Amino acid sequence: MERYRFGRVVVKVGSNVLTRDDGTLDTTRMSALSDQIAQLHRGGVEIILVSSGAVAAGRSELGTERKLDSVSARQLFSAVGQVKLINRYYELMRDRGILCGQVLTTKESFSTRRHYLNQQHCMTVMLDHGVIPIVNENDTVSVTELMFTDNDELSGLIAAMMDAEALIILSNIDGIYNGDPSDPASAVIRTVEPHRDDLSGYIQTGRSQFGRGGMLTKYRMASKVADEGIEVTVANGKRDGILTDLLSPGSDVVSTRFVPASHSISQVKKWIAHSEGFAKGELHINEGAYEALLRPEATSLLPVGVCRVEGEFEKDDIVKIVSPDGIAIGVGRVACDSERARQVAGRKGGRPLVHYDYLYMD
Ligand SMILES: Nc1ncnc2c1ncn2[C@@H]1O[C@H](COP(=O)(O)OP(=O)(O)O)[C@@H](O)[C@H]1O
Ligand SMILES: N[C@@H](CCC(=O)OP(=O)(O)O)C(=O)O
Repeated sequence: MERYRFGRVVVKVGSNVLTRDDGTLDTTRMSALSDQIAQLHRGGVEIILVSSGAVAAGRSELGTERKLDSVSARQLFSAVGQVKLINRYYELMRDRGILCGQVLTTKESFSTRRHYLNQQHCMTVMLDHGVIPIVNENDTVSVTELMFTDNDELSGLIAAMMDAEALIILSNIDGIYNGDPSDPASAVIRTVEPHRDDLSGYIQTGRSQFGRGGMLTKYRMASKVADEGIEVTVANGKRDGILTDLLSPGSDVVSTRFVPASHSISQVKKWIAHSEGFAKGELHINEGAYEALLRPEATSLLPVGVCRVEGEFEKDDIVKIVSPDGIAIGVGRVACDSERARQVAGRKGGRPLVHYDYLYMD
């Protein structure tokens, strides 16, 4: 049996990888990816697949003759396209002797700890039974502000939630280039060290034909996830054997690899780290608390360090921590509701408003 570099990996496949130039579903590519997934599965690697492509698959099926607003189009295309996509995966994997199952999710399902744990349990039980979870956003109900930025964001959340050792983001490009990818003078940046390299200046804002988020969201998410101790690689999903090559020991395939931070953070902190979008309120802190929280030692946020409380929240909700100059510098799970927080803000003594174990600083 072949040995691979990791035991549990999240693989995200972008719409562009699964779509031909004419917009139709590239079933040859899906078949090639299924071959590799089956090989890795047999080699003992647990794989969670986050697959885009529902909207693109539905659009090519239905065509775009009637004028539709963007929300209706997304709902209609994804409703049809997701069935097509998952059916195809199901058949391809079954032909290779493995079972897959569908997990459709929404941003809301990550916002409360209970829903989060339910999802985690679902995917754990699937993996325990040798079933490959194929995850996508439920585009039929996630519209406008309820949407993830894109499936790159979703895949980062899933990697953190499932305690994966690695996240592989497959796009239609070899990695992140140090300039315009169409300029022959640009080259792929092979490794990104935590807290040392800032690549945002290199990234063009344009997106590829069928993608949603673009390279900038991939880069931001990848940096954050690597900081949580998970290796992230951006690679070309259209290259033959990409997954098996990337996961083989001593792999040197062209890609951008985000070196994971050497420390790993707790599961609950990983959830909190990805929860900024679900914050129900804000705790504005004073200079003393700001300095204390930036120190490397484990420090909780005490009532005395809070000068203003914004928003209405319940105990255990997620709140943003805002610096004296108005910048959100972290997120945490708050130990009391907003009414109580307002009563105790600025007072000496008392229990922390956000305990260190539930505090994540950017
Ligand atoms: N510096 C860069 N390096 C690589 N790709 C870049 C860069 N700047 C912008 N891009 C664009 O990002 C695209 C990939 O993002 P996206 O369209 O979201 O794909 P996906 O559908 O795989 O999520 C590439 O096709 C490329 O055009
Ligand atoms: N949930 C959408 C995917 C949206 C998305 O993030 O696409 P992409 O940027 O290609 O990964 C779909 O299945 O069409």
